Amino acid sequence: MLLEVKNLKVYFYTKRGIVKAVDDVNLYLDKGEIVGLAGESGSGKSTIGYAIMRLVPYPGKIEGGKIFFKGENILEIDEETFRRNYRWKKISMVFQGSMSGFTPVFKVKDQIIEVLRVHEWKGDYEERVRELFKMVNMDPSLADKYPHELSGGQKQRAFIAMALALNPEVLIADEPTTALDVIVQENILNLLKQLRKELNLSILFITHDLALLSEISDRDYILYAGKVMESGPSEIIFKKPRHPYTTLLIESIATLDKDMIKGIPGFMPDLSNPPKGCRFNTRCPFAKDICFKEEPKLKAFSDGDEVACWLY
Ligand SMILES: Nc1ncnc2c1ncn2[C@@H]1O[C@H](COP(=O)(O)OP(=O)(O)OP(=O)(O)O)[C@@H](O)[C@H]1O
Repeated sequence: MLLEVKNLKVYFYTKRGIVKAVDDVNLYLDKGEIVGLAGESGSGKSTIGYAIMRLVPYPGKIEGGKIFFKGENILEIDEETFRRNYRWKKISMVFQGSMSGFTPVFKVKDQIIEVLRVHEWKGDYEERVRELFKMVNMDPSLADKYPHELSGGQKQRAFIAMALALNPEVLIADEPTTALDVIVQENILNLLKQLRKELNLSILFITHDLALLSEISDRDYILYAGKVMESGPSEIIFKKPRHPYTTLLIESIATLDKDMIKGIPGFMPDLSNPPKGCRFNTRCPFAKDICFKEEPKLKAFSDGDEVACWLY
């Protein structure tokens, strides 16, 4: 296992109370795998990404758990060593809305060079930028442009190039195609698949869009209200899902095809006061007595699927 998250808990200490955004999550990523992390908005996906980067924003705190990179618990490494040797170098992230993450006043090239310089990259900076642009299928001359001179898709590619600048082994891609049109989305997915193949890169692909995910991932984790509800190989998750939440999420893609946004009825519970038992109990069409009393544990099936649901 390249990356393993064990019993991760991330809480936000807000005025309204303690928001348990990530509550006892386990997941792993192998070398060269593309793993999906999916769920509705507010389920805790981005927070898991930030925790792996050790960049959980205030007032959030990693309250428990371990994150292993090649067997070493990176939560125990001192900040200076982590900054110097791990963040961006071993594990990198393309943030949600990162297209607007470039500073408008500097050329794209200079912003990537800054990353190389800060991390004392050994080698020719200009040459590395050209190499990175080729890697993301962009004409290297575009690196001389200012961010506003690039299209949305080009900016996203340039941002991916910057995330790959120091040759990381893990890329966390948080909604990397949101705000792009369908054709450009497709191109970015193809680029990520190409990078996985060429660089043997491992990708944690965070999205609310299951239709998109079904085109790219090997395995998936379906998150709801800070908990993993189901995980397994994509062929099971998308063709034979077991958890009612996964099934409803997939059905809502089907209705999107018919231009009817259905979504799942009801709302995500307040994470500062989650319901007792299964967190999905307020919206689950199959909820029975026990679902309101006791939290279901993940149960493993022989096809590799794991489901936390009292139906099984
Ligand atoms: N800075 C913050 N302060 C307080 N609460 C936060 C903060 N960031 C996230 N949260 C809470 O943590 C929970 C999980 O948020 P997170 O952004 O990880 O979800 P998500 O699944 O990535 O959703 P989205 O796709 O909308 O970003 C939410 O309830 C959110 O309100």
